[in-house]
Amino acid sequence: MRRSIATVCLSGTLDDKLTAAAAAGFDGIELFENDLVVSPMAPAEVRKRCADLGLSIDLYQPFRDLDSVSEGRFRNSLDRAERKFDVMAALGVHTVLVCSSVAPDAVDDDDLAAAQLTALAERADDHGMRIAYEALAWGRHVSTWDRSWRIVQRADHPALGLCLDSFHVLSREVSPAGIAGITPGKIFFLQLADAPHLSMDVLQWSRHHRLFPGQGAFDLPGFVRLVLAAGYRGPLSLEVFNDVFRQADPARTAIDAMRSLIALEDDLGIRRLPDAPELTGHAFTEFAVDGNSGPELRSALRGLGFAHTGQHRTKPVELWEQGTARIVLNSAVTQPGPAAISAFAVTSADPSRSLARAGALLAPAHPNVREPGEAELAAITAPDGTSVFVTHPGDDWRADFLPTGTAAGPGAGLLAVDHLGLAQPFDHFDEAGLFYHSVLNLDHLATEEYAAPFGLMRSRAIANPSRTVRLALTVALLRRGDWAPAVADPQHVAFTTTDIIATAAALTVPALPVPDNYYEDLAARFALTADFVAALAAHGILYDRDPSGHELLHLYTPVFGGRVFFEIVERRSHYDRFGEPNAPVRMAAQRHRRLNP
Ligand SMILES: O=C(O)c1ccc(O)c(O)c1
Ligand SMILES: [Mg+2]
Repeated sequence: MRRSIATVCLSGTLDDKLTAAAAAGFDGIELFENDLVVSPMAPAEVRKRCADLGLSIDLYQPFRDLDSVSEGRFRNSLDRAERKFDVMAALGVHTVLVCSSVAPDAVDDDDLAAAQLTALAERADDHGMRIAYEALAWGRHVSTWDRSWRIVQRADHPALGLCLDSFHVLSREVSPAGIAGITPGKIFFLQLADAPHLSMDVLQWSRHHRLFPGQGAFDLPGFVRLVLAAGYRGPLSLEVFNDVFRQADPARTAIDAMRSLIALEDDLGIRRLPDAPELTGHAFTEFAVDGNSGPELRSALRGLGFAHTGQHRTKPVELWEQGTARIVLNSAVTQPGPAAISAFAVTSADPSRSLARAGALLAPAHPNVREPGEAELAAITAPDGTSVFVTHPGDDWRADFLPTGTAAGPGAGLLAVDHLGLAQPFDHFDEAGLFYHSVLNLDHLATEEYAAPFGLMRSRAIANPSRTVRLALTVALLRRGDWAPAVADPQHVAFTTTDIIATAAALTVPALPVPDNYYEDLAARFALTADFVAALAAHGILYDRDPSGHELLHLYTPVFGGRVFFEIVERRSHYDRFGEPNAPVRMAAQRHRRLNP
């Protein structure tokens, strides 16, 4: 199907938006009136510019407060419409959007709405144009798709049909199921937007929080299936009002947008991508280190029971191991700022298929600088700039490392990587969720928000079905002023153990001190025995329990090298989260530690 994007989704001038949409591979646009009004290009020039870029103009929008109004106002609107039909002719666009009236004095009368829309449709028809009528979720009287459809049926004019917008349909309680029964040919246009579930005024929800399909909580595939069942074959067109996207680089937003449509078409079976092979685990995690952070991280790893087992043949890169957990310290990558996770590697049942899928989903390929004879490791670049390597479990990338002679011993009983905590840049949080889900098939387990010392944080748990690859994506909900540290939340690697008390006793790196107040509260919240709480407190171990009674025991280290810390977790039975309620305790303790080293 053709893919379109509304100009309102993208930042910049009309020219910026058209360039970005074309570069991302869109076939067409919905042209917002405001974008035309502020453009120095005459309508005919816009038409030519679009044609040169390979873009069609699929919809002109919108007309507001046109239906269900007094006779006098309606006359004025018809005059205005005539002028707009001339503009549309010059633009070469044939469909115009009419949103249901929001005027406080709009009349609650389907017959009046149908009569006025018919009068407009007749005028449109004279110009070879069509009217797509859309029920805004906050329309004064017409606010649901079924009512807009009743009015269109009543009007019964060939130049009048529906515009269905997934946001307006799915934000309301009226079931969308009946959409499949709409007369074929009567859905003139389809607008797609996702959104998170929010309890708020629907207009504010729509104007500020829409997301691209797959980034929110709506069932977009289910919705589009209903529209296709009604015979719709027009463009899949994104119409996303979002405060972040309005400010972000349009070239990048357009790619994110296109990725959402490709993934949606894959879900719908309209287009088949190479399917996502099962990921099987974390292979290694790489930190970029410098002269200051390198020594700090080395001593932290040693204190956690890791051994420096390998030295890269050609690069200043060290391999540290314990159990199947592998950390790579790379002094060759230059990364602005202090040490951070510069790359991570996951194992895949079929890396080349994983990478083919990533390419089909417009994931940027990471330029791999490889010396002759070195293992071939392919990577993609995640939205936050982290390189994500995808390797086969049997791949011997470790052959690139010469043994140091030190073998990995039992250490402190750390067995594997449990998860990576990746603090995300504010502008790319939603993009990252869609990226990891569509490209690597990591499911969205939950999103939580909590108040932390430096502001509200949002944390999204994602994982593969077998839970051998887990990521915690975090973001500060707002970035204002310069009081909060530049690194609001450091990145971290969490390791598993089956006996955290024994592991804690074996560590020679100090666990982050946890205040007594925390344990006092913990005992009260979970009705824990004094002995158990004392055992936790003795080692700085935090605790969480989910509603089914599954437990997490975990401890943190202080921050090393400015923006990295480690975590040790013991999951008891099927605890599936990250102990998010304890994150503010950890952040306060890390701050305390930084000020009182
Ligand atoms: O928020 C609005 O005004 C608005 C305008 C046009 C649309 O198609 C829409 O879904 C919302
Ligand atoms: Mg709309």
